[in-house]
Amino acid sequence: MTYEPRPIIALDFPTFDDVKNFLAKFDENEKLYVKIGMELYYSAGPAVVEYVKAQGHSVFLDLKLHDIPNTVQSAMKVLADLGVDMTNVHAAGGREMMAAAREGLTMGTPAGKAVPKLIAVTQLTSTSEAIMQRDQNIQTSLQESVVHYAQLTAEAGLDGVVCSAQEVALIKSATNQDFICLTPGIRPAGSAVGDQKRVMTPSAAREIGSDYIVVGRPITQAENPVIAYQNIKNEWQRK
Ligand SMILES: O=c1ccn([C@@H]2O[C@H](COP(=O)(O)O)[C@@H](O)[C@H]2O)c(=O)[nH]1
Repeated sequence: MTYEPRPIIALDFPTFDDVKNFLAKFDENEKLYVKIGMELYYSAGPAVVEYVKAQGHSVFLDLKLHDIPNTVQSAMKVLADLGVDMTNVHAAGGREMMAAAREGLTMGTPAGKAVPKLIAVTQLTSTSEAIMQRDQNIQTSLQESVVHYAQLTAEAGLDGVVCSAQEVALIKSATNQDFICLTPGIRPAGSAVGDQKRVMTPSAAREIGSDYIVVGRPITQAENPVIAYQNIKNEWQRK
């Protein structure tokens, strides 16, 4: 099991300046693990990754690639040069696409640098079973779909999956204990769920064996983001 003791903060901001202001609230010795997703990357580009890395923070680049294998391989080759710690694709792109992503990352990683971890999204945590069956026309249970995608991801040689904490135990027993389960949809008790459907508290996610938790709005939109982060970190680290 991997267990990353810091919650990954989802930097879902529209501008580079918003990120600078947000990070400035933290003590400079506090090294964070942050997630850069589509909104920020499309707005600020590779420069924001370089900025965050230069401050000593770890980066999960959450672009969820999903295209034909050749395109994904070429894109991963380019992204590998950014020096991020982890990135991802959609498992729905299939085994060939995921293997191509892995190859692209390996080819693009500069000599002597570590190849970023590569994980695949199973079913988004904003998807319920009813939504999956209706919109994707998948007529199995949500858990079966998630486990299917996790096994496909393992067969393609990736490091793990993005899933809800609710599926971690099932995925680990269908793959292996070292297969990464990174879980968004984390909500401290009493906080707004928003568009998330499959949620869990930080302590329950820890108990069930999540390796990484991703937390966005409960931190970024809190009145005091530093205190919100510390509270969630303490809850996640308590065993
Ligand atoms: O299945 C998924 C995959 C990715 N995400 C991302 O995680 C954060 C969650 O933010 P919250 O504000 O804590 O809901 C967000 O950036 C998503 O793009 C996910 O939620 N679920």
